[in-house]
Order: sequence, then C-alpha cells, then structure tokens
Amino acid sequence: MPCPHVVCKVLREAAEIAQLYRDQCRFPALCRADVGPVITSRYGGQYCNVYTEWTQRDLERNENVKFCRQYIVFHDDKSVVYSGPSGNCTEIKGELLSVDSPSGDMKAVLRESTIKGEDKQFLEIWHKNRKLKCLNLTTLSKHGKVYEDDQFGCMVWSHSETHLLYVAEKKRPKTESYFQTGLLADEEETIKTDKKEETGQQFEYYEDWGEALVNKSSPVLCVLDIEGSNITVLEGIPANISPGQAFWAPNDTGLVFVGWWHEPFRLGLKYCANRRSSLFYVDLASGKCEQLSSNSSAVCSPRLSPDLCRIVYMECGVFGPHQQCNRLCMYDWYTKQTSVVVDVVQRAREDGFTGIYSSMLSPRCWSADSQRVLMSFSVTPILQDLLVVDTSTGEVTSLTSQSEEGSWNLLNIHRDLMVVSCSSPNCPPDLRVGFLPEKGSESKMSWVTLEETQPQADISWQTLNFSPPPEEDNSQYPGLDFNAILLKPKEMTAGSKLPLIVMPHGGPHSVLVSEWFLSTAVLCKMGFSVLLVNYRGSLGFGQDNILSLPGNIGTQDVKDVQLAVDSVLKQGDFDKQKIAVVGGSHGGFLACHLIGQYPEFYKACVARNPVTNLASMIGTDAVLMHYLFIYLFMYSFIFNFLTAQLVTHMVVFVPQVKTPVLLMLGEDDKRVPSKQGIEYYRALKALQVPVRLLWYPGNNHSLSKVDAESDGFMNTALWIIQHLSL
Ligand SMILES: CC(=O)N[C@@H](C)C(=O)N[C@@H](C)C(=O)O
Repeated sequence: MPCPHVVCKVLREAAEIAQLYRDQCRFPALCRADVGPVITSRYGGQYCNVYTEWTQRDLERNENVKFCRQYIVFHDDKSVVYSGPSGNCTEIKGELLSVDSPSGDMKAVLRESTIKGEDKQFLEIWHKNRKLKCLNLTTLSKHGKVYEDDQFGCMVWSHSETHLLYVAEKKRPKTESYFQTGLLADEEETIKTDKKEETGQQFEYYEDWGEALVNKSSPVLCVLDIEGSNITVLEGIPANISPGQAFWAPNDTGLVFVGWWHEPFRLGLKYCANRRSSLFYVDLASGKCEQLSSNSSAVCSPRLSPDLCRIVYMECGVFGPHQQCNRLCMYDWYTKQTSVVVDVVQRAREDGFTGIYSSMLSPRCWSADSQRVLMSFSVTPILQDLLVVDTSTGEVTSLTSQSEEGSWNLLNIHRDLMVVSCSSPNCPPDLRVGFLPEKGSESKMSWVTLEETQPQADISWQTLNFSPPPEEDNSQYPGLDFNAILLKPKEMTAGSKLPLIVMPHGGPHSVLVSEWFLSTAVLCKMGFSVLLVNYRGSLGFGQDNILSLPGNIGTQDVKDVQLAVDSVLKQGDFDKQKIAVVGGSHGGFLACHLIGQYPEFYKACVARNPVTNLASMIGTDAVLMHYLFIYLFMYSFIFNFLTAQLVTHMVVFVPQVKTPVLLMLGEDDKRVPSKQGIEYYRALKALQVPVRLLWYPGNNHSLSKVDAESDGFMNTALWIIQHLSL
C-alpha cells in the first residue's frame, strides 16, 4: 500500500506549459565572440570592440535565429576600465561564415541565397564601409559547396591579408549514361578529362562523413587570391585523407590542417573524437605534404601561438571509446619537436585534476606572451571550469574556482582579454570579459559582466556523489565513483511529495555539467524534480572511469542510474509512485533497459532515437567501430559475437516491459537507424504495452529543429503527466 501523501502540484494544462516553454525560449545562447583590434582614442584611452553572436529559438518563425551584438571595452591592458553595448542586436541572415582580417580592416563573408529556386553560395570581401568583391562560387564552379560545419569548416585570412583559405567539397565530374553520350560536349572541362571515367558513373555512391555531415565526402582546401579574385584548389594532399580545421603556417609559406583517414571507410565523425587523424603541413611552393603528428591517434583543434612558433592541439587514442581523456600536445614549428603538455589522467590527481575533456578549443586560446593556453572543460564532472595551462611546466590552474558554481565557457581570448559565458541549471548564460592575470595571480581574476542574467528563484539544484556498493564495483577498474545533478522546484507544499524525472545522458561517453538546459528548467518550473545521472563511463572522472564501461553496457550503467535514483528517493521528498525516465540515444537505450530491468518502478518512459538493438548497429556508417568496441569488448571480434550473454544486452528487455513508452524518431538519423525504434514500437504493441511513436521528418539524431524540439518537449511533458496520473 503506498503511504498517503499529497503530490506536489504540477502544471498540467498544455496551453500553460506551452507558455512557460515559450517564455524560457527567450534566453539566447552565445555561439561566438571576437575581440577587435586596439584603438587609441585622441585622449590616449585604449578600447576595443567585442563582437558576439547569439542564437535563440523563434517558435513563431520555427527557426533558430542568429543575431549579433557589439560591446565597447575600454581597458589599460590589465583591467577593464569601462564597458557597455554599442548599439542593439541585429539579426544575421544568410551568412554561413564570416571573419575579420587580422588588422580588422577587411571582412570576408560566405553567404547563401536562393535565386530562382536554386541555392547559390557567394564569397564577399568587405573593406571598411563597402563591399569590395562578391564572387558567385556556384557559377565559378571551382569546387562544390563550402563547408560551414565545426568539424572541417574554416575561413582564415593569410597573415598578409592577401589571401583567404576555406574548405569546400571537391568538384565532382559531370557524368553521362552509356546510352546518352555526347550530352556533355559543351562542357569544356569535361572534354579535357578522360571521358571514359565519367561514362556510367551517374549512380556512383559517394561515402559521406555521416551524422550531421551528410553530403560531405571529399573536402578540399581552397585559397582565394583577393587581388586577382583567383581561386586555387590545393593539390598535393594525399587522396586518402579529408582535410579540415586548416590555418596559415608562419609567414604564409603553407597550410596546416587536420586530415582524417578514409580507411577502413568514412566512419562518422560527429560525437566520435576517436577517428584516426593527424596534423599535416602542405607547402604552397613545392606542393609537398608532410605529416606533423603521430600516425596512430586522433587529433583536433590545432591553434598557432601569437608568436607563430608553436601549435597546440588535442590528441586521443583511436578505436577505443568514442570520447576519451585528451592529451594536450605542442608542436614546435622551428625545432619540429612535439611535446606532451598535459597527459591523459587515469584517475583524479591529488589536486583534483581529472584530465582534459574538451571536444574543441576556442578559436584563440593562447595568452599574449605565447606561454599559457586557456580552455574550458569539466574539471570535476559537474562543473565546467576555465583552466589555464602553463605550456612550459604543464601546470594547470583554475581561473574560476573562486567564482560562483556553474559552467564556464571560453568563447575567445585575444591580447589576454577573455570573453566568457557562465550558466548554471537555474541561471541562463551571461556574457563577461576579463583580463588574464599574470602567472601566479590566477586567483585575482576579476570579471566584468556585459550581459547579466538573473538566477531563476524557483529552481534549486545540487550535485550528488555516489560510490557503488562492493557487489557493483568494477573488478578491472575498482573504486570508481560517479555523480548526478538534482534539480528541484524551490517551493514545495509542506508534507507533499515531488514527482521525479530521471535523465541519463547519451554517448555513453559524455557528461552532463551544471549548465542551463531549457527542458530541465521548464520541467522544474512545472513542478517536477529532475535527476541527471553521470554513470560510470562518463567523461570528466579520468580515463579509467571511461574504460570501465565498454563490455559492461546495459549492466554497469543501468545499475548506476538505478542506484542514483534509489539513493535520491531516500531523501524522502519524492513520490515513489511517480517516477519517469527520459533519455536520448544511449540515454534512450538506458531508459528502455531500466523499464525492462525494473518493470514496476517507472510509470512513464520517453526515448528519443534510442539504441534498442545492438545487433543492428553493426554496419551503420558511423557506429561500427564505436559500438563494436563498446559492446563487444569482452567478446571475440565479429565471428562469435552473437553469444547468448551478449544477446541479452543487445536487444533491450522487451518482454518484461509494462511502462508506457513514448518514442521519438528522426527520419534522417544516421547514427541510430530509426528502424530500431520502429521494431521496438512494434514489439511493445504486440505485447499490448501503451506506446506512441512520434516521427520527425527532416531531423537527424539530435531532433533539434525548432518544431521537433518543441513538439518533443510538449509531448514528453504531457505523456509523463498522463501516465504518472498527475
Ligand atoms: C557516439 C554516439 O553517437 N552514440 C549515440 C548512440 C549517442 O548516445 N549519442 C549521444 C551523444 C546523444 O546524446 O545523441
């Protein structure tokens, strides 16, 4: 018999929930910041402009709008003297990429516009108050579409400001069938090339780089000579690598870039930092391409120091977990020596440092004297701190440990002026600037807020640490802990109990930090408590924690989540009959496992693009290596992988399920085939378990288009309200 008590009041009306969601959507997120050149006023004062770009969901227009706002920052090179906005927000439309030249005099913009129903790309060069040039890249047809993604994309001015570097899809040959030859005779270039090569290639399959990189197959490095309006597609790069994240070498002698190998085939790159890749240099005079980093690891985010002498980059192992603890490496341009500045950390060090887990460094990350590197990442796997690394000693110091709790994000640093954003589960992102203190004085860091946000008084949050009981300890990696973030509505009627929504993250090698999340904030404001669990295998606890999960998927992670829930329930604030579980991707896998392994416990389940059949992950473009490694770790590779033990954990425990399940699937998901969700839906239907499937066309794995995300949120909330009988 459940004990009688009052359940806390939860907002139930769809219109009111939608209004709450709409209100919370009004908090924008920062996506970029640039620091302009120093200007000296006629009275001797120094100032610079800080340019920022933000995104915000526009529910009426059903799009994520992007806008910019600039700020003026007067300073004395050590501290901010005065700052404030210069003008209002301006929406940015049609700009795919933009970048100011180093002097700040020029600006390059890649613009997309639809003319007579056809998408065209234009490259514009602006000088002061006028547009100098506009090149129609589509008509010029030197290459395919320009890449604007974070993985490969870049647009970089040469140091001399005479050339512009970018990445685009390689031009594909025109093709014709064996039976309609001659149609291409007017195509000059086609005549010049070997005709045989193109005949019969109409239906050639081009592998792409997978989830969120669809149609990105063979990137090429392109250089625009601004004066002559000439575009050169660089040659000399090995045909079996895809270049990206490129920049100009010292003195503009060549280009440095990351190259991802195509073998065994193009493994999806999104969420997978472990794909074999190296740092390369291509010399512009000789066309010779040289490999600068190891042959057997994965690298990303190379950044050149202001004195143009050294390049830092992050490196991790290949074939292992899809996200791991990184090594911070440094390549000396002149001695050609590579050193490891910060190594992989197996377990938390005595000072609490657990390693580097950034997926990307900010566009600039060096201190002005080229001695220190700045980065933001989770130091304890809850708080995302701002850290400064001394490249000569490898010493890591926090810049934010003295500040309020939350997650800090370094947007940029230039001439030691940092632009950062800070948020927490009850406070949307703000915008701050501050000068990097001298070495040894990091604790004296002082911030000036350019855009303030108020903490939401009705949400409280705390972090919780868990140690698994001896029977759940990992024998190979003993003594590992994990943690969770618990959000609660602040106002609770005395004697009443809260409904609880459990949310394990996806990945599985990912982490939930104490930052602002729209959905959890709205759920909490509605009256729900939310538990975000970083089970063993999450990032931020050291490499051993990550390695403890492969081979134990479906058991260790499931038990950790359940332990966290059981421990939280002991607090006594929660109604044990009103618990729901929500998860996406691997988090969806865990949600489906939890309702299968604890059939009476969860009263509602929502799974977004869940992995429900590991057997069918084999052969999917992006996941093969990743999942084979994770799930088949304990089993011999491929030939005998279908052991009874494995099958138990591969297809989630369907027959035991009683919990009503809401499934949300993205039609274009390249990471977890939507076929799996449909199979799971049919299995639950056959078992007469209440199940509903929402199908989102035009959405990939992230289900992040504004209409899909908002519809997904509303249906999640209403499904939980219905099945928790609230
Ligand atoms: C590596 C990867 O994409 N794994 C998926 C199964 C997954 O869980 N993705 C996470 C990152 C997500 O939240 O989408």
